[in-house]
Amino acid sequence: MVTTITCKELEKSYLGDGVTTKAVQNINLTFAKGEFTAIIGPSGSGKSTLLSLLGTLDHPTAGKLHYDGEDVFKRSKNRIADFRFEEIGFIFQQFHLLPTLTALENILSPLFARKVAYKKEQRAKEVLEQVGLLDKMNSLPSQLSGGQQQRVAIARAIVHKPSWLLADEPTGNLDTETGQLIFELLQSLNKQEGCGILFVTHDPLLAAKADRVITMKDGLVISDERGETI
Ligand SMILES: Nc1ncnc2c1ncn2[C@@H]1O[C@H](COP(=O)(O)OP(=O)(O)OP(=O)(O)O)[C@@H](O)[C@H]1O
Repeated sequence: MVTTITCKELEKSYLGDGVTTKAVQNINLTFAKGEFTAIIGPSGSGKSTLLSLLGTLDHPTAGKLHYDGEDVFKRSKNRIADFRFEEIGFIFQQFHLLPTLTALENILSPLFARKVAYKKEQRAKEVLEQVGLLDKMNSLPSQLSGGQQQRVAIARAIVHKPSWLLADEPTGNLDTETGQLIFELLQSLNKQEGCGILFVTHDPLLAAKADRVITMKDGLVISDERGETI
């Protein structure tokens, strides 16, 4: 179980039309499991890129990412994928549920072809209950509201018992009240399961409720609010 994620001089740049864009640069951060961190900043400031790098969905162009002191990107591609499965759950703004699968089947989907120590269907029902949607287990995504779809997506993100939840604008497609409820659900998962949460948002009011607020601008971290300003 990974308890600390550290990045050192992390950088991701893109080359297009002969011009290099540094989506993120000079990122030096440490995250402790159990902490609820919000990442905030204007559009294009690098929040999603940083989250993808921290979650190993994307490779940096420079710098290092350490999980409990181990250089993650030194592992083989398959081992990185296994490690991601064991440690991380992802939640996205667009939910990304499979439209032809029921809520229960969507939640079971990450476990497909994986050997786990628990009964898969029982576990899927347990997380559906945790997000308050056991009665909707046979519903298709199209039969659910936006907030309910995001709850299913959260259940899918936690079904494999990850240590970390990485959420990219999970409330971005929801009205304020529903967004607040989703935020509270993530807060309770943080408290009950001890999941480290990295929460990208545009909403300063939601961000202010996190334990820690990291602000990005032009690919740089410009403040890290737990006291110190960088
Ligand atoms: N695949 C890509 N190819 C080229 N440039 C990219 C790519 N992905 C991101 N960028 C650039 O990197 C910068 C950071 O993008 P990123 O999506 O991380 O920002 P963001 O803060 O998450 O924005 P938003 O709040 O709008 O989602 C932007 O200038 C963007 O155009």
